[in-house]
Amino acid sequence: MDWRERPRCDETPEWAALTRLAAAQPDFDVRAAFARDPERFARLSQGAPELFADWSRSRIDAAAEAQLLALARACGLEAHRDALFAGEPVNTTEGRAALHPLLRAPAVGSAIAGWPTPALAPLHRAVLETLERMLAYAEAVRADPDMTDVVNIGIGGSDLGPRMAVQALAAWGAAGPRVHFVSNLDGHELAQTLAGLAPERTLFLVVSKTFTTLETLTNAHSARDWFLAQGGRDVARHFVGITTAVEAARAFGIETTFGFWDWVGGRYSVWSAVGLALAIAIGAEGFRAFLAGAHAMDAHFCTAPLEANLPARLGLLDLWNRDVLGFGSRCVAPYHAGLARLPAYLQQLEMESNGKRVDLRGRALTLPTSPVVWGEPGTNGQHAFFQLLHQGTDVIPVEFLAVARARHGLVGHHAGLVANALAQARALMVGQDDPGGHRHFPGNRPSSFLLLEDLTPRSLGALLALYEHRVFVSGSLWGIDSFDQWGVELGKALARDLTPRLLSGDVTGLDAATAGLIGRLAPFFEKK
Ligand SMILES: O=P(O)(O)OC[C@H]1O[C@H](O)[C@H](O)[C@@H](O)[C@@H]1O
Repeated sequence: MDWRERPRCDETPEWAALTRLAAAQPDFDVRAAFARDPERFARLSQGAPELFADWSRSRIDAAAEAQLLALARACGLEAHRDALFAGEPVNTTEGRAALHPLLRAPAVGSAIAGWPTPALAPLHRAVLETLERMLAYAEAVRADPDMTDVVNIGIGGSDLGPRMAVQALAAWGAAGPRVHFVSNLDGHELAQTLAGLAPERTLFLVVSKTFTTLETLTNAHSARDWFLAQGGRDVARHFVGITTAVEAARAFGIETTFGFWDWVGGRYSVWSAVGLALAIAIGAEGFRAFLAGAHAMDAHFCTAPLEANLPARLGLLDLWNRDVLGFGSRCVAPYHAGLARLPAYLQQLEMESNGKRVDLRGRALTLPTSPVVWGEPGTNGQHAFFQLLHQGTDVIPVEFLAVARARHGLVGHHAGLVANALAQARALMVGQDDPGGHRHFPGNRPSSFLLLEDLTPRSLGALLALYEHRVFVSGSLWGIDSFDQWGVELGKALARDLTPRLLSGDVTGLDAATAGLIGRLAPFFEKK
């Protein structure tokens, strides 16, 4: 099937069959399903590179999964996946490829036979050249005793990936400089970060795909002003640019730049030079392992039959939860303090990719798309919002994530941590009877469980690639463009209009609410 001619999932007979299947068991109970089928855990779980996933506590059974796989085939998922890897312009609204897997394709020994294709060879060479240059630079920074602090200035995809990964892989970062992240336009963040730094010992990474993002340019200008005001010399040595708009970075005064390409979406860019902060934190070898883990997952996604293909099976589960069962949100609960920023990273990955209301042809969708993704690390979340997950009126699938091995030497923590993840998933499912009501847990609340043996650069790479492909799978069946983000533009344009109005107090033509608030705020912004 030509990937451009694929039907939308709700236009297929397989979709109708799927909804009939669901309608036939409106009161699906996971506990009863386990009792009926001793093989349920084995059927609804599987291994993949670097991790193991179990979704047997979801409100799904093997028959529904088989129908979902038939739906995926009817929707040309495999052709669409192959088009993604072939560098076809799958980002149709921008006329671009989405070739982030190429960023982790090894120089030799690709695990995907015949890929990268000869047609991709020039791009692959450019990727490898930049990678080598960036890793050599990262090693030089790590070896420079005078460079004690690195500040990554970027936002969205130019912040969330490296920020999350540096924190997750802190155990690998001991030998490197301290790495800080500044993203917010709120000057408090930059001011607080700069307060503890010395200009001659600080390296600023200005990361922006477009090099037009207001927050990043404002922070970069303020950082340079601070650097000069503090007596810093040699801006060229202390400011590095990572961007697809190398000329714009030069115009800012940055000499050292690392480029990437318009076919790398911001939220898919941690594998490119956008990951420089991570490479500085964990070193070249660690960064190569991070890429290798992702490549292993790419190979799995490309080659495993759909029945044993983890991104496909989880992406289809997501579609089932959202569109058949109607769950509007998913909680992500990583039981690892280092993964504290994983929910925020996944919010951009999933909600910016699949929070869409029209299909590739611009027609309004009839099915709901991306759920709201949110979460906090465990066990913290248990003491905050798990009350609602267990006893609230909404059913919210929870995705638990646990790591078998701990990297600290403290006794008495890790078994308790992992047991808590297991206990929460079990409590959600089994529930508890209480005729009095307040201590009643209805149970049958769905969850999935991802298990890593260890949190390493390689396993983190595989985990993130799993999520990327899973988001692609549901987006593919919805028939949307998972690689654009037009929905962020209107607010940016309006902010450009409102900034001078805060200073002038001019509310001409504004809606009454905005005008009313500007009336209250303008006195604080009057030009001095
Ligand atoms: O890297 P930049 O061009 O500065 O963009 C930073 C971020 O801002 C945009 O508005 C998009 O919402 C994000 O997808 C992007 O990652």
